[in-house]
Amino acid sequence: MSAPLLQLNDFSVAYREVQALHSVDLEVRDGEIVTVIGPNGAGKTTLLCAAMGLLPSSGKVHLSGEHIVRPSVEAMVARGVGLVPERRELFGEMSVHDNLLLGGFVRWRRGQRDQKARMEEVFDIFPRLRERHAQMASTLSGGERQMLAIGRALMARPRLLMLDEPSLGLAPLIVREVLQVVSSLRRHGVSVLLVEQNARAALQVADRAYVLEMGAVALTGAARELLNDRRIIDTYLGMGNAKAAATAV
Ligand SMILES: Nc1ncnc2c1ncn2[C@@H]1O[C@H](COP(=O)(O)OP(=O)(O)OP(=O)(O)O)[C@@H](O)[C@H]1O
Repeated sequence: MSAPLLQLNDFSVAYREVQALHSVDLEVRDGEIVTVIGPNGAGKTTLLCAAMGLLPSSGKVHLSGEHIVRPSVEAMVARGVGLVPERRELFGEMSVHDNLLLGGFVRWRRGQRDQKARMEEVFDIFPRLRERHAQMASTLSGGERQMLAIGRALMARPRLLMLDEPSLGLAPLIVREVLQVVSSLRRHGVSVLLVEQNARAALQVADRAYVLEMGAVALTGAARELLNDRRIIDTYLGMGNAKAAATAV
């Protein structure tokens, strides 16, 4: 079997005296949608930021079997990893088109034709962005902004996309729409590491899941199985029963 796309071993992060992640082992294989769920403050955002090289960490990071000795944003981007942060961080006074172009900046050497082709692919994934290509990002709806943030990250042609709470602040129907697109990304050769507070929605689109509690992996397994796990139902899925939880998005 080939090496996982992303493999974290004994991965730990501290903010001065606060130990935010304790010896996490996690992997994402080619073509997988993997979700990390857990309560507020469990360390989910920290995990993504540190895996992206935005925060210092200890432990081992491998990408497709290559040991990344000192993870940095440059090293991760160069190896095909992208991050869509929780705040989306769009340029509000720029159009959808120009926000997308900025996302393709890391590939600028390949020229305009490559950018155009890539933008067409993003528009095929998010037809709404094609319709709104000339509109200012600040005037988009919440769901459209999230699509633009993901689309912008896709412009760099990542192999692995890390998404921090894409459902944040969105109405349930829009969450469904956005996560459906996320789950379709594997058809475009993109694997996903998805951090979510919306455990039910995340487990419905993911292949596998990790439950993070107080900075450590409390449970891991196939997403379908976790949807039916009594501890997950009681703690993260609210009232609904297992059958309702297992209904596909
Ligand atoms: N810059 C920082 N300085 C000190 N402590 C921090 C910092 N950022 C996060 N923490 C702490 O690290 C722990 C993990 O935070 P993190 O934001 O990663 O959790 P989370 O699971 O993403 O939470 P949420 O779902 O609320 O976004 C928390 O105890 C938090 O208070």
